[in-house]
Amino acid sequence: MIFNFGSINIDYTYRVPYFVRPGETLESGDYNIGLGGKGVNQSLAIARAKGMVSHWGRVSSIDAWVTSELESAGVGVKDIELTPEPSGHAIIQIDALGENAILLFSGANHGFTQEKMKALIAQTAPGDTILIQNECNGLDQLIPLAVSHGCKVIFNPAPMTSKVSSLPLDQCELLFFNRTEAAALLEMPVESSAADLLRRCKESLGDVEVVLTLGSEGAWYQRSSETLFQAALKVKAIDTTAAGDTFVGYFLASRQAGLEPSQCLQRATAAAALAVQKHGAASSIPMAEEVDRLMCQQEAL
Ligand SMILES: OC[C@H]1O[C@H](O)[C@H](O)[C@@H]1O
Repeated sequence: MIFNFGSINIDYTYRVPYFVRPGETLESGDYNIGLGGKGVNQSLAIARAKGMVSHWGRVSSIDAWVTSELESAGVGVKDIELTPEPSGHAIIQIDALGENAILLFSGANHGFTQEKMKALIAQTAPGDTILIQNECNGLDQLIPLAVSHGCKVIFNPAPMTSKVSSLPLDQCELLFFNRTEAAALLEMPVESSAADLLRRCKESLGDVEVVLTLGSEGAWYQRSSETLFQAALKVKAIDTTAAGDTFVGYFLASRQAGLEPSQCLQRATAAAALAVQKHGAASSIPMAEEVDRLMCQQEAL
């Protein structure tokens, strides 16, 4: 079981010709309201990949439908708290190239108390896996608590903020970064090569496993002296929202099923390629059968 301490957002997505500029009023001809949040997207991706996941989160009681939707997708929901505060939400612009720009309101995602975090960790057993992104509060308390309880911490520091560098990252088992996140954390230029970013990761984080995702280029995996690369599939992206979350969820479900890192990379890459061809966040995450079909087609090429 993966315990995912993760955000729950309501996403308001607007398609625009380009991202709105300072002082400008820009009209969008198309919008959609859907389920999102890096936490929820990753829980759904794990469940759709046939992994076992329980979500730890907070959402407004007005949005209680979220728990039913997660439960029917196979995500454990007993530790989702319904709150009087408003839900987290995101205003997402999707431009003509399918890229996104996201404005985030944390809402209930930032209401975790120390007592609540202790109670969540108390129900785990040593060796359990805890997945974390950077959209909930209290990570400076949760990560040390989880580590001292003997849990394996998997961290996707997205979105990257200045507080991430003060977290005990070297105590995590596995980190997922994209290029921007890795460069910010390692204080390197964003144009740095993957090789340089990975070398610096090893210097500052020792033997922590790292997955570096590079969007349409592909993804790297590094563990001690082992380094693997998986090229991305060539597809036409219409909406990249949640592609990274899909990648993380599929990678982790595959790892939970005992696949080798190279196979986890392959499956996660195929899932992300499908996600970018659909609109939305949670709604764009493919089912395992679609991913398996695409992988068979790729093998046949
Ligand atoms: O990674 C995509 C997610 O980022 C923001 O958290 C949005 O809610 C969106 O669903």
